[in-house]
Amino acid sequence: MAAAAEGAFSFSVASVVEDVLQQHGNRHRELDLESRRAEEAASRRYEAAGWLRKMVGVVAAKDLPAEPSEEEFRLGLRSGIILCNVLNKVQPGAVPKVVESPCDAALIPDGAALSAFQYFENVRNFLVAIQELGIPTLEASDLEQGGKTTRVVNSVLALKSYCDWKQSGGNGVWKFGGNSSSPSLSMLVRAVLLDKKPEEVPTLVESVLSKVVEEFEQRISSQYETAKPAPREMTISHGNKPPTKSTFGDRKMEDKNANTIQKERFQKSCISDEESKRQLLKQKMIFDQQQRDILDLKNTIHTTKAGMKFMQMKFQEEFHNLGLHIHGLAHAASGYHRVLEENRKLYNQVQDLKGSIRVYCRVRPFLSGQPNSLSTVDHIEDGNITINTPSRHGKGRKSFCFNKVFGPSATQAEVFSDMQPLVRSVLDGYNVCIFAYGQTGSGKTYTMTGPRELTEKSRGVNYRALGDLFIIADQRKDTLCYDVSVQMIEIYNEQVRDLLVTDGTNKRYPFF
Ligand SMILES: Nc1ncnc2c1ncn2[C@@H]1O[C@H](COP(=O)(O)OP(=O)(O)OP(=O)(O)O)[C@@H](O)[C@H]1O
Repeated sequence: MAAAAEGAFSFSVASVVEDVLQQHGNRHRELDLESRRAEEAASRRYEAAGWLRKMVGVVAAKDLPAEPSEEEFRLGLRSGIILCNVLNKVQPGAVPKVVESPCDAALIPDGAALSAFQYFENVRNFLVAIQELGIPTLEASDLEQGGKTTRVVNSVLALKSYCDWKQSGGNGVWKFGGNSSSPSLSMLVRAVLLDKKPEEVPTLVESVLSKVVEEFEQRISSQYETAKPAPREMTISHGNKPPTKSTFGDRKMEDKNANTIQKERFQKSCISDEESKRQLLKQKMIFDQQQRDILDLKNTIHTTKAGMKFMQMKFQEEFHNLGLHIHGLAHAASGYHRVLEENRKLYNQVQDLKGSIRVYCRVRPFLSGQPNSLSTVDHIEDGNITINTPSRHGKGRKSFCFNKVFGPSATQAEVFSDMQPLVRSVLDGYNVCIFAYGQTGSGKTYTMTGPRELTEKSRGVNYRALGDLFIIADQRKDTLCYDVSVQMIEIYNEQVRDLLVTDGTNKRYPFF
């Protein structure tokens, strides 16, 4: 069959949905499907009756109430008059001759038997005509007592659908789009939603849809399994309704009608299946995309983790290198201190070699008012000074040797430069003593302290030595801490006098 050749499914989405809803309904026993089914059938019957009344007018449809019971519906249509007249309006000339009631309907009570001729002719003509139009047909017995009113309703609504199609300017071949399962599907949906609150609907729909997809996939896979060995045996059917037996004429008509319905169902099923396939394909694409995204994210996390590990490793390496560097610096610093210590020792050894007692001679200049000719200094040369001395036998000379002789032009800075290395030895633990010796007015105070009006340039050895000690102590403050104290005494006539007493007393120490 064509369906098999096209690889179509032997079931429709609607049937799957119906089954799922049915199962759902079975799980929820409180649903009263029978009453829903009756309600739905009544609704469709009212729709069919309303349309027929509209088509033939209220007067002609006086035997057909707007909302008829099944019995009223059947009685209203059993003469075939309304059906034929409506059909002629939809398709002019479809029933060439409609046999009207011979007497006023008002005189005949409802349900009264009409003539067999009327009954047979009208209904038969109607059936033939709608069959030619491809409209789902009914059986003449459906209009008899105990007949299937549902089938009559279906035919009328199909005719209505055909009419609508024509009025909307329908071209080509009209295909009946109705589905006998629709009412039950619609009912099932209603029944399922009946006792649900609005907020429960999305969850319910989601659950039903996922079950539909699941069911659909199961059926597809099982269909493929069964279709493989004998694809030609695939049949297109909906429902489990077996072919019914009937008379030769009816059977032919029914076969044709059944074919038409099946074709229509098949087409609709194909469309639905195509739609489902597209949906599934789309979902699969989304799923695949999400899988790729997840994979990308995993890769990113993996890369980030690797990067973090690398950075951590680098950091540890840097930290280790820094530690080594600091260790090296500490080692160098301790080496530096050792070298510095060594330097000091060497320096002080040099001072010792120069001699622990040094004697310098300084000749002060003439004071203002003193004649230059009175100088006794003959000449000064390095560490020697020659003095002119008076004698009985004429002038004499005497030479004296010192570590160094500073002449009248020697500055305070030049004098101190020779003391400075010894002063610095004090900070390395050496004892140093510097004192001036000479007669009154020879310049001891000037050399050791400076003149009365003290300036930076004229400062003497004491100020310069203290200044130098504080500078060096400051340079070494990170490694050494020095305490500096000063004492000034005067030794005069075998008496030691403290020169820094501030309480006015003249403190004297016994000379020892
Ligand atoms: N090198 C010098 N240059 C200029 N003036 C000097 C120099 N040496 C000493 N004088 C001056 O000579 C004078 C006497 O000097 P100073 O008072 O220092 O002598 P002194 O040895 O301390 O005396 P005394 O023992 O009496 O205290 C002071 O006026 C001082 O300014």
